[in-house]
Amino acid sequence: MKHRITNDTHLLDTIHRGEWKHRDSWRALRILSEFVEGFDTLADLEPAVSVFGSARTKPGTADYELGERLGAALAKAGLGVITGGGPGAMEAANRGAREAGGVSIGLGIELPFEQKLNDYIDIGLDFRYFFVRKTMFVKYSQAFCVLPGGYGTMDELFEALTLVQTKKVTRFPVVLLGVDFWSGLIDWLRDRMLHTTKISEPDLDLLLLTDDVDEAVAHVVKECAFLRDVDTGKADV
Ligand SMILES: C/C(=C\CNc1ncnc2c1ncn2[C@@H]1O[C@H](COP(=O)(O)O)[C@@H](O)[C@H]1O)CO
Repeated sequence: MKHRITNDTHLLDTIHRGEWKHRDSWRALRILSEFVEGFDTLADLEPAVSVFGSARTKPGTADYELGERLGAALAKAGLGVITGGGPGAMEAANRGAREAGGVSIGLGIELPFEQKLNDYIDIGLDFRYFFVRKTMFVKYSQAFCVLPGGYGTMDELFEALTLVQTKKVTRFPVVLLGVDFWSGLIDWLRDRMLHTTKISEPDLDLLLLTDDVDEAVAHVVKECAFLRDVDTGKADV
């Protein structure tokens, strides 16, 4: 299959670096404009949660249904739902949110193959650069909920954990949904990373693992309330 060359590909191209020397300066302006468009569109967004998960999750599967229920439960709790705007688990969460009357947001990404935002999005943006889009996920959400997924999902999960661990963001709840899928990873984090002191106990405690969407949403809502109290001076971080 023939793949298109994307803007990210050009930016990260090391082979033709010389040729891009001058063009990269102009590319910086395009990157800036992408930040500006994201900030302008999302600045007034109500409290929201980013939901990540596999682009390959098929409608009708248990994982898709979990995504739909999660999207709906977040919407009913008054939280907007932000996803990568693609198919699979992203579509499921957007669909659940939209059908429950919530605000459904999709932050799409230009990919080398044909790609469009899923059909369940109220506010949609398309990004050329992955790193700009990733800034928006963190900046405009109060928490991350992570459904079963592949490399893309892992990248988003571990970026969030790194930001919390390094205190770039504070009290940012990260919930893993799907005990069967995630427990092997949690065991490995404990038995390998923690055991060999690559992380510490509080780093592991950053994650809530559950199958229960109500527990996930209650956890997020509790943490958001705490953050509001910090904001108004009623509580301390
Ligand atoms: C693979 C297919 C389409 C990919 N389309 C995507 N659209 C939007 N966002 C995507 C896409 N693929 C990955 N992402 C991001 O990564 C996460 C999912 O990656 P995973 O490797 O599938 O776990 C997701 O949260 C997105 O933000 C055609 O089926």
